[in-house]
Amino acid sequence: MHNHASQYLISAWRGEFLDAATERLFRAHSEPHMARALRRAVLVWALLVVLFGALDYPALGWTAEFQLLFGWRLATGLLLVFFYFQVRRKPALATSGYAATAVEIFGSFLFFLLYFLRHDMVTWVIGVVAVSLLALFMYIPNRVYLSLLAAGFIIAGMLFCVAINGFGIETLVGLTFMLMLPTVVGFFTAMRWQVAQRQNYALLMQVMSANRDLQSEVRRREALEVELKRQATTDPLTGLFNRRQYEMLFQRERERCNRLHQQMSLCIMDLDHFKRINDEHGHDAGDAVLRHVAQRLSCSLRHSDVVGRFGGEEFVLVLPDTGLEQAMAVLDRLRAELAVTPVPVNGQLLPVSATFGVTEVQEGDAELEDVLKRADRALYEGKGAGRNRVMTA
Ligand SMILES: Nc1nc2c(ncn2[C@@H]2O[C@H](COP(=O)(O)OP(=O)(O)OP(=O)(O)O)[C@@H](O)[C@H]2O)c(=O)[nH]1
Repeated sequence: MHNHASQYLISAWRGEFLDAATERLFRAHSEPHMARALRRAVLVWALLVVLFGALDYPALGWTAEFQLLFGWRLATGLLLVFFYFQVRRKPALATSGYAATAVEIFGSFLFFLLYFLRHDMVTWVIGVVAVSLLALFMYIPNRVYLSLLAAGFIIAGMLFCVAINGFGIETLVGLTFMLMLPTVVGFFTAMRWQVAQRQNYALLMQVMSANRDLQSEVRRREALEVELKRQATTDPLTGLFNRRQYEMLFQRERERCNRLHQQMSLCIMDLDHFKRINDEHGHDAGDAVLRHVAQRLSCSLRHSDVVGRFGGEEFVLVLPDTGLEQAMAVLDRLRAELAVTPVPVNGQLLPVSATFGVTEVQEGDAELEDVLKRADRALYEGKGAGRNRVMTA
């Protein structure tokens, strides 16, 4: 969705958003609230139409005039109840405004009828019309120009009734002024309300959009942080821990094993005749083999084991809570697995094997370097003894 300030410009004339799509969204947004308010207004209106009928009987008695008026009140009341249920079924009727306007115009005929049939209270009728005009704008939710249309119809109708009753131009002008007053007050109040609603909506949407932008920025930065951390701690080719990270993890595991009086082993693993793979199949094939072997190591070892790339075709394996014998068993299983499973590269299966130099971490080992040196010595012996084996030191 585009989200520019221009999208939320409000027409000074119509009091609605200039952008049709925004106006549609606003109406959909305010529909439940508007429909509820309209239903309430319609019910109150229906109640008043019928209740005021009680005043007709003492004045008119059981006459044809009373019956006509009563019938008309009943019809208007029933129309309003019908409209109430229509709005409940289809709340969009409240925001489009046309149906409410049609009901308002139909409802106004009761005033005209009253004017002719209740000679005893003509001035009252005009007073009620004036109040109703105000209510039309302020109590019945509608689009302000449609309310103005209904109000214009009511004023014209009233003037017509008064004119055919024989009143002169002075009365008509006076009545026009009198009915214009609530109309103008109602119009400007409703207009201000209509604009304020849209301004609130625009503000809400802008805040929500800013929030969404902020959230997506936070997510982007979180992902960036994870990625930066990954880059800082892993080897780009294999995804295994880099030297800095496995050194740190080695220290952490060593302290933990010391605390728990557990043994711990460390192994350097070196692929056999790796140079040949590079020479015969190219450097890319060599890279593919390294990635494949790294994945095998990660999958085969325990989650708590630390697998790092030592450099070139050498790997470091830190095995916490593992004594030398146990480590030898684990590594020999790994060695055998590697030796019998060739690596698929570019449609070819390349046999690989590796030599392992393993040692147990001793209390006297001051640094990781001491342990690595011992493991490297064992590895060197393994290479000398014909490769594809696990040697201890
Ligand atoms: N493709 C690839 N090759 C690498 C990488 N790092 C080191 N190498 C190569 O690995 C080979 C290691 O060769 P050597 O040290 O002679 O060891 P080797 O051929 O495995 O022989 P032994 O270890 O004695 O069995 C060299 O050719 C390096 O260029 C890498 O990241 N990618």
